[in-house]
Amino acid sequence: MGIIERIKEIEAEMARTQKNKATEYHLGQLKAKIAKLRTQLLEPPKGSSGGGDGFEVTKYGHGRVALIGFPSVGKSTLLTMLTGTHSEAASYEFTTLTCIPGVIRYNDTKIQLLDLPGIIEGASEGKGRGRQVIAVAKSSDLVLMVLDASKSEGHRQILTKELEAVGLRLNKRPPQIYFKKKKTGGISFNTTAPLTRIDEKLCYQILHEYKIHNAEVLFREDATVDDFIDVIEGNRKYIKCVYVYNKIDVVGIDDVDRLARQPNSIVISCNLKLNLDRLLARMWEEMGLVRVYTKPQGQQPDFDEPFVLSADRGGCTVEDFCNHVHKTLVKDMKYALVWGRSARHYPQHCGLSHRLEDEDVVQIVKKKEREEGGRGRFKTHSNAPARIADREKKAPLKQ
Ligand SMILES: Nc1nc2c(ncn2[C@@H]2O[C@H](COP(=O)(O)OP(=O)(O)OP(=O)(O)O)[C@@H](O)[C@H]2O)c(=O)[nH]1
Ligand SMILES: [K+]
Ligand SMILES: [Mg+2]
Repeated sequence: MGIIERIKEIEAEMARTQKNKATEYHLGQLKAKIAKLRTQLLEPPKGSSGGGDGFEVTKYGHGRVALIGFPSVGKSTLLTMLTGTHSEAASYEFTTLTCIPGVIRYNDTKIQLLDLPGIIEGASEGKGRGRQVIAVAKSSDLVLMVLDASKSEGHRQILTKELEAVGLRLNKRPPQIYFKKKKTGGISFNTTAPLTRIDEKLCYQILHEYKIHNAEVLFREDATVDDFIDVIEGNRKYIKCVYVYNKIDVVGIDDVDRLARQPNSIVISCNLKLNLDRLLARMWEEMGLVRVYTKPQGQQPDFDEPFVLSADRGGCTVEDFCNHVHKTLVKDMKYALVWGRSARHYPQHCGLSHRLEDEDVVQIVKKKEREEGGRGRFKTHSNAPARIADREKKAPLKQ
C-alpha cells in the first residue's frame, strides 16, 4: 500500500471514530501517524535531484511573495499588473506552467513576486504541479492566496488544507512548547499553563508513536495535540497569508462587502484596476520590512538607498544593521545615534541590542582608537617587544 492510501485509510478511521474522552488517546495517536506519513511523502524521491522544471528561481530583492491559487483566478493577470513583467493570462486553466518572477518596487524596496501554476485539491499529494508550487510557497515570506470572488467560498479552506498538509502554517505563530530530545533520563513533562486540550498521558502516547523515550517537554500555553505534533516534527513553516479575492467586478456589492470582512482578506479587481494600491500597501505592511537610512558624521542622511532589515527574518536591531553594512562594524562600534520612531529623543545613544523601526536614521560612532588610525597604532604595538628589550638593556625591569 502506498503512503497516500495509508493516509486516506487513517483519515477514514478518524472520521468513523466518535470524538469523546475514551477515544481521545486513540485519535491523538492516529494524528501522529498521519503526520509521520506526510513527512515521508515530502522526502524527495530517491535518485531525483529535486526541483527542476523551471521552478527554481533565485531569490531577489528584500522579500519574496508567492501567488497561490486555483487555476484561472487571475494570478498571472495580477503579476503583470503589479510588476510590469508579462505573464501569459488566458481564460483556460493551467495557462501558467512554471514559476514566473516579477519585481515590485515599493517604498524604496524591491519585492520579488512569483506567479505560479494553479493548484487543485490533492496538490499536497502531488496532483498537478502541486508539490513544486507548495515548495515555492514555503520559500516565501508572504503568501497571497488568490481566490475568485465569484466561485465557491470553500476554495479558501481547500487550499489552506493542502498547504497545511505539507507543513505550512498560515497566520499562526509557533506553539509555545519547549521540546528537546535527550539521550537518557526518560521523559520530563512540565507545564506553566493549565492544559485543557491535551494531557500528560496523551503526550507520552504521541512521543511513544515517534519512538521518543527520552525528552524534555514544557508546555507554556494551552496547546493542542496538533501543536504538539508540529513541534515534534519540527519542520513546520509559519508564514503570513493574505487572502486576495479577485474579480469583484462580476459579483454583487453584498458579496464584495462580506468577503472584504473576512479575516486577513482584501478584495480586488484586476480588470477594473480596483484596490490594487491597497493590496500593495497591505502586502508591504505584512512583510514587516524596516528601512534604515545611514547618516555619515556631520552630513545629511542618505535618503536615496535604505538598508532594508526585517523583524521576522534576520532581525532589526542595531547589531543586525551593522552586520548588514559591514562585517567588522559590530566590533568597531562604540555606540549608535538613532533618530526616528524607535528613538525616545533625538538623537538617542543606543547599543547593539536596540530595535530599529521603519525609516529610522542611524549614525554609527566608532571606537576612538580605530578612528585615529588603527593601523598606525598597531604598527607601534608590533614594535613593542624591541623597545622593551632595549629598555631591559639600559635598566633591567627586574632587579
Ligand atoms: N472578470 C474578471 N476577469 C479577470 C480578472 N482578472 C483576471 N481575469 C480573467 O481571468 C482569466 C484567468 O486569468 P489568468 O491571469 O490567466 O489566471 P491564472 O490564475 O494565472 O490562471 P492559471 O495560470 O491557468 O492558473 C483570464 O481570462 C483573465 O482575463 C478580473 O479582475 N475580473
Ligand atoms: K488561466
Ligand atoms: Mg497563470
